[in-house]
Amino acid sequence: MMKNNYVPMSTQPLLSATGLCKTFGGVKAVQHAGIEVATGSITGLIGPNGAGKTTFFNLLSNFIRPDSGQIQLNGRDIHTMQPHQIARLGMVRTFQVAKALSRMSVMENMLLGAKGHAGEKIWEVLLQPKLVQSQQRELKDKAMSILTSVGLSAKANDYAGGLSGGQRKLLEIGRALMADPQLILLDEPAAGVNPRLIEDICGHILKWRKDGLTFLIIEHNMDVIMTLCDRVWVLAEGTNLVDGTPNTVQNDSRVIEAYLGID
Ligand SMILES: Nc1ncnc2c1ncn2[C@@H]1O[C@H](COP(=O)(O)OP(=O)(O)OP(=O)(O)O)[C@@H](O)[C@H]1O
Repeated sequence: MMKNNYVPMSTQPLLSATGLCKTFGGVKAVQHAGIEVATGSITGLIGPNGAGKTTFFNLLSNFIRPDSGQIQLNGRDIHTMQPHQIARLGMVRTFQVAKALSRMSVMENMLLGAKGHAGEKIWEVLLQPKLVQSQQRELKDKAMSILTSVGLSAKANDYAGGLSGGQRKLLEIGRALMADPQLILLDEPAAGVNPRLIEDICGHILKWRKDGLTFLIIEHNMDVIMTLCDRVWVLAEGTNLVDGTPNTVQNDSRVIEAYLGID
């Protein structure tokens, strides 16, 4: 696998959250949890099943509202913003290629990831058809260049549902890249992916980071965490357990105990 050559670029975290809480009925899914994601880093979020990782991700991207807590992106409070406003500020998350999207082509999936382009509103299509056409062409070119970079250009017109697990993951990330993000939240990029393609995906993530992107990644595959991450945050029972380098975290007795105790 490729080597991780992380050089921190700034001391202020790109994304930070403190005191996040979320209760579902009687279940305290996330309790006073926080995180810091440094600019230019690949940061991991791990924890046993049911630790609250997905809920925490949903809170960070505001797909669900926290009961309490603060989230800042580039020093700006975002916990009251809508996901599309947060995307405009540079933070996007990946979404699985759901059933409805499987029946669309790979290219159509990519175009869904583009933000704020002309042609989204009917009056733009009627009043500025040339502008809409030229922007659509630019978006298609951009989508094709991303697809080419991940080896999916030949699949552009195929149904997304026909892609393998790993190709779907690449499409998910490609779709996120269409929004020109600064930070991408990746939910389990290696889940359901064959080992050769996992290596491929890791290589792409390291390359995109080299190009200036920052990543926050939930992942159960520890090899992927060890290969990619500069810093890892561990959640257990909805709260922060430990954070540090992948090596420190992997050898921490509290982490081992949390995994053995719950799994
Ligand atoms: N919408 C919901 N309604 C009720 N309980 C929920 C809801 N979402 C999550 N939970 C509960 O909150 C806790 C944390 O779940 P969450 O899915 O965030 O954990 P996770 O760490 O992502 O787990 P996994 O690794 O298995 O995906 C679990 O007990 C879960 O059952």
